[in-house]
Amino acid sequence: MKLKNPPVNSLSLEMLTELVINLEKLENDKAVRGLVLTSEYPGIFSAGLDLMEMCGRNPAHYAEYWKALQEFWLKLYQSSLVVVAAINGASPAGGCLMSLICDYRILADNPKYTIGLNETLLGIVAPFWFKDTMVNTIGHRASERALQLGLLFPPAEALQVGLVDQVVPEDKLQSTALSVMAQWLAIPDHARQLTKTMMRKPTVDHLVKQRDADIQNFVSFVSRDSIQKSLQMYLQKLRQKKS
Ligand SMILES: CCCCCCCC/C=C\C=C\CC(=O)SCCNC(=O)CCNC(=O)[C@H](O)C(C)(C)COP(=O)(O)OP(=O)(O)OC[C@H]1O[C@@H](n2cnc3c(N)ncnc32)[C@H](O)[C@@H]1OP(=O)(O)O
Repeated sequence: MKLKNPPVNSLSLEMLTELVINLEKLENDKAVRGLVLTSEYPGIFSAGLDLMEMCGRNPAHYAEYWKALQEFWLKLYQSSLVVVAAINGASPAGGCLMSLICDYRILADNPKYTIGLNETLLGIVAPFWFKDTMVNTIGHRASERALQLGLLFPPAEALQVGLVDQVVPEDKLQSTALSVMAQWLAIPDHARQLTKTMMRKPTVDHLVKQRDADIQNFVSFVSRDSIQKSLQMYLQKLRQKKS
């Protein structure tokens, strides 16, 4: 599956909705057992959540957006398919989250392709289920440091901390993804799927139990004037970068 939402594959409401629909279609297709997730635009895997969905909108929109994000996370994290992320570009914040919920992550070796949950740099806080996903991958201490500092790791460091499973030359990314997929598909589906469910259930239950409260938290947090100002300033900085 190629992510295709120009210019930076931000996770807009429309993109999240389409991703869920496409995942459902693939899961219902008996001929499909695995999925390689990559970007149509080498250089950018995904810029994460769409900042335009979080700026200057009304509370009902924020709630709808957050619900769609939760839906996408729940769908992909619990997917019966083998999901391999072939990360061919920068992967900040929600982009990192998306790769963390796959089963295996391969990052192309390019110093510009940084990955991490950098929310604090924007003056926002990674929600508990982003944090849980990261802790499940790299452990508590490394997550605490990465989350507080909003670290974006270049490939060698991402590998060292365990944020990705493999770093390969850019021209080997797709072939490596396919050989990793073959290895995972050699395992009987039912045993692998039940194991995945068992490993992920506590994290899923944590979000499911608090879904509504989490939406309310997000809406009131993002509606604050101070947060709106931080986000606006961050967007402006991104735009000024060009000039
Ligand atoms: C108390 C507890 C309460 C709990 C409440 C929870 C609250 C948590 C809330 C939110 C969590 C959010 C997680 C996120 O994912 S936030 C998004 C974070 N993303 C980023 O920081 C990435 C920003 N983008 C970049 O760093 C770069 O754009 C990059 C992806 C590296 C690509 O660089 P480059 O190729 O140079 O492209 P440009 O920077 O020039 O960007 C091109 C245009 O795209 C716009 N853009 C970029 N990123 C986003 C984005 N995430 N959303 C929307 N738009 C984006 C950028 O402004 C350029 O636009 P324009 O052409 O109009 O200038």
